[in-house]
Amino acid sequence: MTAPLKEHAVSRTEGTSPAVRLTGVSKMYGTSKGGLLALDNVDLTVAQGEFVCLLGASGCGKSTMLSLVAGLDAASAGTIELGDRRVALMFQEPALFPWLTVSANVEMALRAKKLDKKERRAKAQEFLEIVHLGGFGDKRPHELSGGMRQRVALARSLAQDADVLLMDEPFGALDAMTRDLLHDELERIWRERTLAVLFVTHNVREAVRLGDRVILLSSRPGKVVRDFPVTLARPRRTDSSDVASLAAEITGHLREEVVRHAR
Ligand SMILES: Nc1ncnc2c1ncn2[C@@H]1O[C@H](COP(=O)(O)OP(=O)(O)OP(=O)(O)O)[C@@H](O)[C@H]1O
Repeated sequence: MTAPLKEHAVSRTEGTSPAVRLTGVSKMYGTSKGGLLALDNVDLTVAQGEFVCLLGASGCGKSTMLSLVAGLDAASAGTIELGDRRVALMFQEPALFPWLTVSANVEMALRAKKLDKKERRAKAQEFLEIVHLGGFGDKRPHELSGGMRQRVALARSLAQDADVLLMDEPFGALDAMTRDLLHDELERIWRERTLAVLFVTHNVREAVRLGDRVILLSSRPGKVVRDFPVTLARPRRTDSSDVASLAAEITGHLREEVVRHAR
């Protein structure tokens, strides 16, 4: 059963916690007759400083949810509250401008600020150092590895002064070793900057490695069906037995969702 679609509202009112709150959010693509219901009455709260991973079958509406929170698209119903927080979105592809240097790519995110060119360059350098690319500002993206390009994309997101990082399978195209290093980097930055992170992945171990909570969405239309708290001590290792064991339990539930949809 799907909820009747209500009036949509996005609120950016002042406030402290939570960083992101979705209440009764539905998304219909197209008209209700010939349309496709991607999300159905989703309730989800992410506290500032919390790392929340989103899992679900392909096409269940994970990317849709991120684009609604980012304000790239409007919900058909429900409310999305961000307080006064700034949001940055990162994708699987780093989407860098190939003709610009690494530093200039990060500087693009600083253009809205009242900084002169020299100050922008210095700020970009600071963000590149945070992601351990301090010596690569003058390179072009094609001169970097895939993992380094994703680090540049992360530096660019941080340069937007984001309080909330929305990450859509950001490490999905990387090899396991690089992904592992980037997990460490991201975890460090998340802690140091007290970010709220909403992280979409298909990799259950990655979700358990990183998340304070793992949210399982139903197959389309996406609804929150399970909310797994991850209380394992940090830092965690993707190949550790406790991560593997919780990942196996979550995978069982994910499989049920996928099978249910395939019937
Ligand atoms: N702009 C759009 N117009 C119409 N339908 C769309 C649009 N964007 C997404 N959809 C549909 O909405 C559903 C949810 O898509 P979405 O990309 O959010 O799922 P997802 O869970 O991120 O998928 P995946 O895990 O495969 O990336 C899919 O059926 C998709 O085809």
